[in-house]
Amino acid sequence: MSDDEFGFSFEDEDDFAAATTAVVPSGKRDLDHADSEEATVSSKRLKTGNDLKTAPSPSIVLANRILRERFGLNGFRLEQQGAITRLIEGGSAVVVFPTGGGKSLCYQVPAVAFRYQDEELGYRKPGQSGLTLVISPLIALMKDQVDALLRRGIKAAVLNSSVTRDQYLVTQDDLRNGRLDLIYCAPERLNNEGFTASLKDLPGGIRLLAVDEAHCISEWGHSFRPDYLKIARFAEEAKVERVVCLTATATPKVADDIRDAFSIPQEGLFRTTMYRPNLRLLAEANTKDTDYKAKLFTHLRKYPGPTIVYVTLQKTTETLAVELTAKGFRARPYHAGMKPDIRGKTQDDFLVSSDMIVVATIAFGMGIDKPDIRSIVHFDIPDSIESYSQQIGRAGRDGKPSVCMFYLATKDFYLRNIFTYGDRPSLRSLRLLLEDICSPAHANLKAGDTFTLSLYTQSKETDIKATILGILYAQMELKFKLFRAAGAIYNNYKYSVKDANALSRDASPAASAIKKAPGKKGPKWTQIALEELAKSTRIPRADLVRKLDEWNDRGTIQLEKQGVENTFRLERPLPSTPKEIDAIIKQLDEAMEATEKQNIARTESLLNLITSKRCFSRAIADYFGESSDVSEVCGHCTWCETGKQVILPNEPPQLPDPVKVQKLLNTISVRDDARLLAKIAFGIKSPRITDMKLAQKDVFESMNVCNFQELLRVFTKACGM
Ligand SMILES: Nc1ncnc2c1ncn2[C@@H]1O[C@H](COP(=O)(O)OP(=O)(O)OP(=O)(O)O)[C@@H](O)[C@H]1O
Repeated sequence: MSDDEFGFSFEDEDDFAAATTAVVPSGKRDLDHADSEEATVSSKRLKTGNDLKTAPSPSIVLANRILRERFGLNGFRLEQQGAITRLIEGGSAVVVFPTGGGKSLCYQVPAVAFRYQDEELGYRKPGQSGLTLVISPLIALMKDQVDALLRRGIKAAVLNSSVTRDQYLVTQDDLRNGRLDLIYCAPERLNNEGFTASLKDLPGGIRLLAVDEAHCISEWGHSFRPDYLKIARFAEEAKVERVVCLTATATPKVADDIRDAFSIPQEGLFRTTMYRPNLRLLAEANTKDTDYKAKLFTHLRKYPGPTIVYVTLQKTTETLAVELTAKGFRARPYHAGMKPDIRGKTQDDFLVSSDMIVVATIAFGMGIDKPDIRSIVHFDIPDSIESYSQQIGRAGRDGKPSVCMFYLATKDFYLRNIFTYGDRPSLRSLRLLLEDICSPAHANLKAGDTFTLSLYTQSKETDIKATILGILYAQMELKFKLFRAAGAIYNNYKYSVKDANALSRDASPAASAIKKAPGKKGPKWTQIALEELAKSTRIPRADLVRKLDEWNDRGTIQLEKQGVENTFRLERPLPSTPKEIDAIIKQLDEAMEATEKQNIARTESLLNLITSKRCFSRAIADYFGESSDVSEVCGHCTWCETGKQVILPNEPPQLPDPVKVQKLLNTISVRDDARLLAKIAFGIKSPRITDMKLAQKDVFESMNVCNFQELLRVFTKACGM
């Protein structure tokens, strides 16, 4: 099972009645403010203690007491208290605080409060306190949070594929016996039937569901993740008492989507401004002839100190870091394709450095809480205003002056389009997908039956990127209610021994079975047929997997897993007539087209923001519906400082050159997919292009300064479509 293989998922939602549990029955307990006992618990949004004319409510008192006693902090920040007391009182909330604004406490304090209420006020019987389930996509950060909670004596655990068998068993036992206050997992876990079933049966139930990075639930958000839509369905089915959705960025529309998904009323929204008066927001446009690297070097010399330079492509992080180093800067690359230990070292070095420059893709930044980052440079255009604001928000957390520079160039848009147009599958791809799912082999399956597919193979065969396949599956699951994801398993395992002594010492039944397993042994790798081994030894497959994972974690072996197979449980028989199948293809294509348009519009909004005649800070505040937090002009952006508009040079796309079009048609014989040909001309890779080694041909990327839609038109005609 894996948290990070094919993430798919989602939608649906509902109205789980916000718990009716009144929090603190009066007269029952001895909190430190005697006068608070008479206070009325308001169901309305609470103001901070300072704003209240009357005595603080019991839940405010309890929240503050937990903050002091368990977290060692003196007072709440921003809107923390309002959100926390609302949750303690049984309401649900959406929390939009900037990065580092203290969102975690918004679920950690209530999680502890429930047990206080039960133990001190006899609110519930021992073992019936239920727990707080935290869903977060950031597996690495979960572990840090859990360790910090355990140090404070708060019972928390992580459940993901990285835990060892022993930890897993302890956590399961703790869960069953109501010993945990918080449990963390990734959204993909909700695709695992066994896991969701165990959560639905918890003693005391789920008191609070905390959804981190909640903007991922919105198709309007900049990083929509289909698995997020399944969370709302789960919340309803598991009868979760209340929910808190947390995010650092949400436009009013995204916040509405989140509220709708979980039926959270407007007064449950707690938002604080992202506006940071210590950030200077600068922007400059470059023409295609500008020596923009020289400009970057000059800028970095002028503004020394810890800096992040954001670029779009992984390879640019490496080439630019080399060039910066050659110029005497202390620079390192960072992207998701690098080895975890190298990435970790770069991050650790950066955290303690006073002069380091990290040239990074968007992968760098999540969870980096370095107060003295002095400068953020956008060397390429980010995909949206949300990404831009989140990234500049990493500068100057210490409140000291910091500079954010945005370099704008036409070339950036071609680069962005590679992602946007690359994501949309062709009609041919959608048809192949539906034909595979609704194949004759599945024709006799009834509701409740399962079928298994390899999405990895399907991605290659249908020419649909894995991430997009995830979104399509989620739509078929939630919009068309065809089936539900029931789990994923790896079929092929191989390992290479790194510590033979440790391996020979392990005499557990699973270890012995694996060591004795018949399998292909090469000089380095031993292959294991796990399914057969489980059958022949009668040791559950999950035990064998956990043993291999445990050895891998401990460095006893190096493990490689391949061949993920995904299982789906049917909600109804699959469509079988061409008419039904065509209708689904049409709707999926329309949804993909809408996403494509939306992504283009999102980048354009950012371009408009930077190039319009107005204050950047004010424009950002308007975008996020926070206008009242920023005065008319900030006084420290390019517009405010110079009064001059940043103008993107007029470098329009070229028309497709007929000679180049003909050359591409002569080189590539594919005629069943015009979009594929347009992708080759533009320089966009896809599973089929990789498989057919078409990216190595000289026609690949030969028309990368053309308009993609224009290329599509030309090749559609050439294919006679
Ligand atoms: N009321 C408070 N008083 C003092 N420190 C606080 C308070 N609330 C949070 N913090 C501290 O602020 C830091 C950031 O908090 P946290 O990690 O919860 O932020 P976040 O909003 O979740 O950020 P991110 O968006 O990066 O996940 C932590 O070190 C936390 O202990």
